Amino acid sequence: MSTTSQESQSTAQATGTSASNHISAGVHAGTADCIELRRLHRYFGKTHAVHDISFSVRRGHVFGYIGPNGAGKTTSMRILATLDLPSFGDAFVDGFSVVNDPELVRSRLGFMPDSFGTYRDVNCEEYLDFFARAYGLTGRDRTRRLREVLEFTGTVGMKDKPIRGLSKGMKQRLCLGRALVHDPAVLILDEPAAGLDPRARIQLRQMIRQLANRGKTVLISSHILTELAEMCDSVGIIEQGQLLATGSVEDIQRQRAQHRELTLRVLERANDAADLIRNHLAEQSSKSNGAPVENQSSETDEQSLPPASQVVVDGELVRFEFEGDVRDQANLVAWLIGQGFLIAEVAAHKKSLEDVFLQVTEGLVQ
Ligand SMILES: Nc1ncnc2c1ncn2[C@@H]1O[C@H](COP(=O)(O)OP(=O)(O)OP(=O)(O)O)[C@@H](O)[C@H]1O
Repeated sequence: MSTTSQESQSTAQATGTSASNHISAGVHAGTADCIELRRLHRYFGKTHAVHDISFSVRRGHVFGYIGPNGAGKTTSMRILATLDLPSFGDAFVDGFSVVNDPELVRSRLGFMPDSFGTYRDVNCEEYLDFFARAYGLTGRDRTRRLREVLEFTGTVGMKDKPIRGLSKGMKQRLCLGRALVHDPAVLILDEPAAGLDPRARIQLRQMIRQLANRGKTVLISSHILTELAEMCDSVGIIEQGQLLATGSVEDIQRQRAQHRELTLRVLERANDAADLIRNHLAEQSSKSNGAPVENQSSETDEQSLPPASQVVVDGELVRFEFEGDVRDQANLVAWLIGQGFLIAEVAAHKKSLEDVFLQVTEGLVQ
């Protein structure tokens, strides 16, 4: 079997190689949190690839690790997979430290890197067999496990096919099979959906949910929040090495999307209505900040207010972001009508997940 030196090193590191390191499938140390990052830091010179990140993932949950290019996802995942060491802090897999017990971590963890190694001259079965042996599986156990993995990943029909002839989707399935071959408790999947067509993405989602239902804990990264939203129990949004938000997608959406965008169609004097709304929102904002309105100039008001209070007029349409629930919204409209404005239409838009993601991150790169 020909391998690149990097792959060989990764294989050795990721598997713990020797048969004596093989721990029986799915052994759990019994901690409720199967993955934990504790004040993790990783610096490359001046680049803070990972800066003080802490979060944990409960056993059997799927955690989505989401961030733009260069956010620090791969760096954190490589540390979890014991392919790199933290500058400070620690991370735990099934209760074991990546710093102090890397071999115990490797036996409990399957890692799917974001790029597939160059194993051109082997077929799928040989590829999985190589990893099964590296994890210390022998005899009937190995044969059974290979069959299970080929069946689960839907690659039985491809087992004799050389890897160089596989489509991207099939390669991803095989790579997932490689991560599963020793039946680990934890799976770390670095952008497994990248480059897949829509059907393959759906199938991958289904496989990941099935794995979680079988008790596996999964950490999966992506650039795209919507891609992970459906399959994840919770997510973490990372940018420039820092964790900006964590929780269930609904929680993050609720926290961040309280600002709904309102569009009012005001017949006549739309600019006057906009001024009134601007003042009203400034007053609300000052009340919640505890500062008296009269001490602020209108220019300062505009600049110091959060973007939620920017009011835009477009002909009869007055558009602004509004913090409040539907009752507050109804009260605002009633109040404007009370001020003599003719409100012909009201439209409210809740922020989409993509909007929330853009609101949380700033698109910064380092
Ligand atoms: N070995 C390294 N040496 C120097 N800098 C590195 C190294 N590995 C990563 N970095 C830097 O650390 C930062 C985080 O990179 P990382 O690959 O973890 O991000 P990512 O979120 O996985 O990005 P992508 O989605 O593009 O894969 C980047 O600025 C990157 O250039």
